[in-house]
Amino acid sequence: GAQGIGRAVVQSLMQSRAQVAVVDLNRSCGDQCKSELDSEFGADCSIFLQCDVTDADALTAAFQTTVDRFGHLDIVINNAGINEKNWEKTIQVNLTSVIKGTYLGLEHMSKEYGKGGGSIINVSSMAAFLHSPHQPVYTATKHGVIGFSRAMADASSLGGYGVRINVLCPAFVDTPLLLSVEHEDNMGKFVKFKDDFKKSMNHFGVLKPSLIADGMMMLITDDTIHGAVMKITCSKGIHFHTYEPMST
Ligand SMILES: NC(=O)C1=CN([C@@H]2O[C@H](COP(=O)(O)OP(=O)(O)OC[C@H]3O[C@@H](n4cnc5c(N)ncnc54)[C@H](O)[C@@H]3O)[C@@H](O)[C@H]2O)C=CC1
Ligand SMILES: CCCCCC(=O)/C=C/C=C\C/C=C\C/C=C\CCCC(=O)O
Repeated sequence: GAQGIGRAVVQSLMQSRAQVAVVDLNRSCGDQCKSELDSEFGADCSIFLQCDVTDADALTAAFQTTVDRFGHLDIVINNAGINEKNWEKTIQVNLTSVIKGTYLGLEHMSKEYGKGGGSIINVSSMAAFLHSPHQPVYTATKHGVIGFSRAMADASSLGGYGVRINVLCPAFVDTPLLLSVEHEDNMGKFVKFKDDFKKSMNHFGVLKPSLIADGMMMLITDDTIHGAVMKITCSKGIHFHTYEPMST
């Protein structure tokens, strides 16, 4: 992502000397991000790929271009997310593309395909734990991201893929997405519940994108974390959701 949480994560990755492909639909935002990165880190360390993640062929090509440019892939972050009136589009961006991005990540990193392993982080939301009447379909997609990622993490363990798969669930973060709650174009008829959403935001507080990047870096660098669901909130900071063990 070229803005919001994605932009903060790119900054942290590049400060840690990673080479990064920034994939985003928004060309002007991507060009601005790339020019900032070039000034700070040099032109060879990043590429911007304009791509709609719901276009499966374009996403496949973006992965291939990244591997062609940097030689291999170690980390995939499926971060694109929207909340909009068109609920089917919301599912395509927030869930279907996360699944596609995970499969493409596995094709390029899994030992199953003779690759060297890696790390995939799928971005969900605290909306998966504390739902809001303001965003039913968004909430459903964020539940879906958790279920899919946890099951894929088990598949990776059992299949010996060598790829860690984790989920990151931020509470409210100060990004352009948060401004969309005010707009009927984004929210459709649920915009009338915006006061409920804003009340919740005032109650729980709003996080800075840099804290989400810190959590992301923890998931990337700690190779003992696999199949985990990280939550980031104002009251508890970075912490992990605990699940009941499955009965046998
Ligand atoms: N901001 C918040 O309060 C929270 C955000 N999240 C999640 O974090 C992720 C990032 O969100 P933010 O940075 O806040 O949003 P943002 O709107 O600031 O950034 C999202 C980026 O995704 C890009 N994008 C949207 N649709 C796309 C598509 N079809 N193809 C490619 N790129 C596309 C946008 O151009 C934008 O640059 C999302 O998955 C969101 O659901 C989770 C919890 C809280
Ligand atoms: C318009 C869409 C923007 C949506 C961004 C998003 O995903 C926000 C969701 C945030 C949270 C869901 C609702 C409430 C939970 C917030 C914090 C809980 C903290 C609990 C605690 O322990 O303090």
